[in-house]
Amino acid sequence: MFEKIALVGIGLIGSSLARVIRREGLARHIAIATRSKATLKRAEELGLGDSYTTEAKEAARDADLVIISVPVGSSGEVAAEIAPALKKGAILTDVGSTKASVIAQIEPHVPDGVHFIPGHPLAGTEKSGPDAGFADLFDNRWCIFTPLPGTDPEALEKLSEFWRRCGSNIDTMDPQHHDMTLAIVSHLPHIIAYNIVGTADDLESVTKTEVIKYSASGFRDFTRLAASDPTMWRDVCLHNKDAILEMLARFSEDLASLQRAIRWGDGEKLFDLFTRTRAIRRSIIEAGQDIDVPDFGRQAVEHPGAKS
Ligand SMILES: NC(=O)C1=CN([C@@H]2O[C@H](COP(=O)(O)OP(=O)(O)OC[C@H]3O[C@@H](n4cnc5c(N)ncnc54)[C@H](O)[C@@H]3O)[C@@H](O)[C@H]2O)C=CC1
Ligand SMILES: O=C(O)C(=O)Cc1ccc(O)cc1
Repeated sequence: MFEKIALVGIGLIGSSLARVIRREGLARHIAIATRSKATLKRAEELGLGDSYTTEAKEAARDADLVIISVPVGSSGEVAAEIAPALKKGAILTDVGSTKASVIAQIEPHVPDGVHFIPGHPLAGTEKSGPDAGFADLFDNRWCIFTPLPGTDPEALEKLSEFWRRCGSNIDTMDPQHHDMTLAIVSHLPHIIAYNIVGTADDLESVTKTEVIKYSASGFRDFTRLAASDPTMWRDVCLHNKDAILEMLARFSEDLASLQRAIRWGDGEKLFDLFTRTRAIRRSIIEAGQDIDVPDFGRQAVEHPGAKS
């Protein structure tokens, strides 16, 4: 599909892309750039690309497709660095979990003639780094684009076809709607997980050993999310601040209402809520959208491509 694809950032997402690009033969040359020498060395040991550099600009030079896969707070500095090297007609995209802030950071640096199309694959795990990636990560998952007004339809179709060949289904929406939607379905669950595990860790009446020894599977599910990369999630919180604060306000109100129902023994209210939420879970399963995440973890370890 492309002569040269440049991957800037080679962690969970960048390395999964490298693996699926190779498997599907989507580029003749995969150029890998990352800031840290140790990560770059590891990417080379894993054989993820065809060329390796710590200079993002070098990787981006002559590339037909450049994919920025770094924590969202670093999007602007990466865009500024690669901008002078981008060739006319190239497609520039990203995979960031927030969109309005990423657009604000990248757009000012995009040279005329370069097609900037913001994107977000809704696929991931709690793991990070080049060892964590696997080629199947994007299989049957959504990739959302938030195109800017005036986006070239041909470039959008080419990038859509690329993601389809990576296994994904495509949707488009405006960045504000993306950020609001993701705040409730992805960002809040992580924040709640960080909070509940932090609360358990701070308890004086229950020891850390007891938390570990007796953790029920519900708590364990939270610890998986709470093990997610601190830099990535710090950046998500800081760069989707308004939407997250709005959703947290709603969440706190609803939590207070639940608290009141428990205090006053309002069993009917509790039963009604728990019945409504069970239906949501069933709809997700019926839509084929449930994912056995522990399997994801195992795949990351067992996937032969990850070590080859
Ligand atoms: N982890 C997940 O489940 C998902 C993450 N995302 C988004 O994908 C992006 C990447 O996340 P992961 O791959 O999980 O992170 P990661 O921590 O596994 O990898 C990040 C990579 O970026 C590199 N990097 C950091 N700053 C850099 C800079 N200034 N210049 C060049 N390289 C730099 C790091 O060395 C590393 O290779 C983030 O924006 C995140 O929001 C999107 C979907 C899922
Ligand atoms: O590990 C999980 O359960 C995730 O939810 C992964 C994830 C994290 C961030 C994203 O923007 C998209 C997916």
